Amino acid sequence: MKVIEIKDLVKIYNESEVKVHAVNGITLDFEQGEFAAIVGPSGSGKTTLLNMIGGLDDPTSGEVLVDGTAMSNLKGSDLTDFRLNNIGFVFQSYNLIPVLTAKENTEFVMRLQGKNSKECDARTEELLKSVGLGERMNARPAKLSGGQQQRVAVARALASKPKFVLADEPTANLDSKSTETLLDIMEKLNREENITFVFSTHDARVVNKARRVITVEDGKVISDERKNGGE
Ligand SMILES: Nc1ncnc2c1ncn2[C@@H]1O[C@H](COP(=O)(O)OP(=O)(O)OP(=O)(O)O)[C@@H](O)[C@H]1O
Repeated sequence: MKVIEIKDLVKIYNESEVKVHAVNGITLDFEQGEFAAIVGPSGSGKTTLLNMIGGLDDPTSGEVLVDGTAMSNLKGSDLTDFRLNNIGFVFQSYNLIPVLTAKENTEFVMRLQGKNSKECDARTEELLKSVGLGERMNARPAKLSGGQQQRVAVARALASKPKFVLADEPTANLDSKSTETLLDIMEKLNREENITFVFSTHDARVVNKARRVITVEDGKVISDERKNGGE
């Protein structure tokens, strides 16, 4: 089943005198359960592409369908609700809310979805345990290492049971050990819960774990390789 369909996607930035074709005609599909990396040099359009897949940025032309729904047909609170219910985000800089504990950060989206306390408690506990933070549920981000904060961010991205998770350079600020732990956790969640992960990365360790590697350059896909054991 196709979770994401990207059709001839274009993003042109007009902010200076020179037009920048950040994404220049990308067509791609992602199936349920993929573990895919988008790689490419700095400025090649990876973040712009992920932001459009996630409905955080509007394309200049082309379209993104999530589970058959065209994101461009959704506006305002409909788009926000659609994102909340279907897409989990993990950012390079963790983006946790400093005054909230690991548990509160993880359940934040579930609260926005109107889930009750019992459901929130059960899901956040399960997720924080699965990312190895069962003992740190009441710690605030400042008391956690970068790797631990990113694991909370992964738990948060999954709390709402999204169709897929988009991770923009999730290991950029992590040391080797934390990177390895985070990758093992994402891979386990991918295999056990069949959650689709699409990440952008410069990190060779992440590329090695990915079962599909899409290379972009100058806003275009220049190669799309599936490894053995991949989809
Ligand atoms: N808001 C913006 N306004 C104008 N130009 C932008 C904007 N965002 C990105 N760009 C330009 O679009 C191109 C693609 O940028 P993007 O951030 O998507 O690349 P990237 O592959 O994610 O880079 P990196 O690996 O360094 O994060 C670059 O030339 C960048 O300067």
